[in-house]
Formats: sequence, structure tokens, C-alpha cells
Amino acid sequence: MNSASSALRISVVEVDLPEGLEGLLPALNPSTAWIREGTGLIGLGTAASAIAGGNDRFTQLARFWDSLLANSAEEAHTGPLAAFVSATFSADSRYASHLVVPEVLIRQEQNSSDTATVLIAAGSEGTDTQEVLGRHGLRLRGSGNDENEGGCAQLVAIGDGRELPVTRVEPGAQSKRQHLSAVAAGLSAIEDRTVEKLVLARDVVVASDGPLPVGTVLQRLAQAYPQTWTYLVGEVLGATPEMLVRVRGAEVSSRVLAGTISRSDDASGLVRDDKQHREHELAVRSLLDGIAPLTESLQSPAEPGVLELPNVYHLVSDVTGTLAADESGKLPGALAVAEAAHPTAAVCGTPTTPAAQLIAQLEAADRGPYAGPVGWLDAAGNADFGIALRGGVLEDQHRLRLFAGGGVVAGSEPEVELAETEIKLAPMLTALGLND
Ligand SMILES: C=C(O[C@@H]1C=C(C(=O)O)C=C[C@H]1O)C(=O)O
Repeated sequence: MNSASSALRISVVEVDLPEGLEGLLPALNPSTAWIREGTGLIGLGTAASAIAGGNDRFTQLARFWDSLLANSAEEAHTGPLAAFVSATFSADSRYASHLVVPEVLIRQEQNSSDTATVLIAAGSEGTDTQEVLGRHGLRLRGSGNDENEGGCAQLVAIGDGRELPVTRVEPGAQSKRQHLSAVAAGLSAIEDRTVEKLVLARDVVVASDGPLPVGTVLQRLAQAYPQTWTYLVGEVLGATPEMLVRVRGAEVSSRVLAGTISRSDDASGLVRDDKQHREHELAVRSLLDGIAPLTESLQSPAEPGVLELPNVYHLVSDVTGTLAADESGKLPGALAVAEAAHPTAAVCGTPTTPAAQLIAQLEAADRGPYAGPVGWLDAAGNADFGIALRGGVLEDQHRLRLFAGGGVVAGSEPEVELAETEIKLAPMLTALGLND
């Protein structure tokens, strides 16, 4: 594992966000983000970070986080400290799994009319707030002067928002034709009972003339898909509708999605389709089996509902439960819960191990962080880990590799699966100025 950390000192400032959280994005160069319906987190810069790989990547990142908290425990105000995490789908990926504590964290809680909090994580005492914010393109307006007496300072961006450069789509590692063959090979593996379900993805590359303005892309995603979680951690960004695990104290919850049709079709077709229900049931079962050992109770709905997004309908099950404490009363860490849940059959297959082997054989591109856990955890043990879907992996400032996949079960048709990947690529393509 590679890491950079020493004790962190945290200072906290309450602010108003006159432009809203998303309004700040186009002028900034965020290192991390997690936003839904105008609330959430934007991180700038890096105060501490670690990268990890292999089978114990979750444990390595959890150890780093625990030692960072222990080192910083004597410093003031570490309570609200938060870190962002992106873990690779596969233990064998060439990509790194990341934990990042941003230098500046802007947090807008549930109600966007409330004040927001800015957390500055610095290594030493005597941090000059305006200087740190200025380095990240932000300014506090109206703090400590008479005009604003009694009110909060306003946090505003200094520069103008960045426009999208000209972008174009280039072929990925797997052509459409090769994806059709991969799905056909997956169907053979289902027929010979190697697996019951297999999730196969393909990639396309978006190349741009100028550096991609990540803040602008995130704002476009957040505005077009407010019901999803818009994320950025390490090199992965997107807007996912799927929550792998959310932890609030001892409460754990998950939003399982599997079973998809286009919004241009009739939702009743999804509800009546046995094949889609089978796909969904396997995804729910894998989530329950994964986290059951860490919980004392778990509930899932008897029948899935329908989640309506601008581009697709999904079958959805919201699972809730309570984490089990060990003999000393300690709850499992959020990263351990995410590790136990990953990978569900929503993104891998059933049974997990042969499905993962087939994915490695049949897909051309290393998934990297795509379909892995992505989100944040805080010093109090709370966390949101989504599944990194409907997104892409930045290869450099001018290239983003997008991924989209779908579940294959007996009866699936390669052409329909290919069409599903097109619909799932649409949010990113549109946010990147394509597909309009
Ligand atoms: C694999 C993806 O999505 C997953 C697969 C789904 C399906 O097969 O119906 C639905 C939602 C996600 O769990 C993706 O978006 O790339």
C-alpha cells in the first residue's frame, strides 16, 4: 500500500452557499464529490491519501483510515472528518483503490436552505482559511464585517465556470460486434450451468480537445439525474442510481437494482417479465447473503418496485437492517460492510466466483473502479457506498473510458443487451456534450 498521512488538524466554518452546492462545481477543480438532490459533499485537494490493491484492498484502506483517525484524535474537531473511497471491481485490476481525505470539504446536509459546513484538514496549526480556500478557487464573502453581522459568511467561487471542450466518441477495447459475441458466450456458460447469471459490460472512450472540466461534467450529471448519486473519487466519476451499502450508526441499508428497460418502453412490461424478476431476485439474494454475517436483522421487500430514471426503468428493492456488534460492543467498520456486500449479482453474477472469471475472460477492458464500491465514510462510522455505475474512468485529462453493462440470464438476447448498454451510456455521453 502507498500512503501519505500525518496527524490532521481540522477547522470548521459554517457558511451559506448562495449558488447552492452544485452551483459551485463548474468553477472548481474538485478531487472528490458525492451529491444528490443538491446535498452532499465536494472535496478539493488532498490532505491525506492512500492507494491499495489486491484481495485485501478494503482492509488496507480501513487500516490507513483507522490510523489516520488515531493519529489525529488529539487534535481539535476530528469528529466531522470524512474520507472518500473508490475500490476496484476486481482484486486483480491494474487500477488502484483509493482513499482520499480532501484538504477542503464542503458539506451541505439534508436541507439545502440550511447553512453548509466547510472543513479544512491541515497538517499544522495556524491555517489561514482564506488562503487555503483561495488556492482552490473559493472565497469567503462577508465574514467578520459589519454588513453581515449575525449572518454566516458566504462561500463563493472566484473564477468563472469552465465550458465543455469539443468531445468525440472513440472505440473502446470491445466493439459492439465483440460485445454481442461475449453475450453469446455468456449464454453458453448459462446453458452448460457454469453460471445462472452473468453481468457483461463494454467500454467506449470519450476524447476531448481541451482538458475535461470535471466540475462542469459533475454539475451536468447532477442536474440531469437528481435521483442518482453523482460521484468523483480517484479517477472514476459518474452518477449512480445504486446504493451498495449505507451505514448510519447501527442501521444499514442498500438499494438493489437489476432488471432494466428503456423509458421509451412501458414500465408494466418490466413488472410482468419473469426473466427480469429472476435477474433481480439473484441480485437481492447476493446482497443479503453478503452482509447477513455482519447483521443481526435484515429486511427486503417481498416484491421489487419500479425506479423511474430519465433514461431507464429499473426493478428496485430497498433493503434495511441492523449491524451486529461484537462482544466488546464494536460495530463492523463501513469498509468491511462494503467489502462483504461486493460484488453483488447486480454487477457480477451467480455464483460469484465463476461469474467473475467469465467477466475477466469475456470483457476486453479492465473494469478498474467501474462497478466497484464508491463513496465516503466519516469518523463517526457513517458511510455511503454506491456502486460506480453510469460513469467513466479518467485515463488522462483528455480521455474518459465509459463503461456500461447488463445482466444476462437464460433467455437474454444479445441485441437487447447491447441496446441496454447504449441506454446506460447515455447519461455520461450527454453530460460530456455528446448524444444531444
Ligand atoms: C451493470 C450496470 O447496471 C446494473 C445492471 C442492471 C441490469 O442488468 O438490469 C441494472 C442496474 C445495475 O445494477 C451498468 O449500469 O453498467
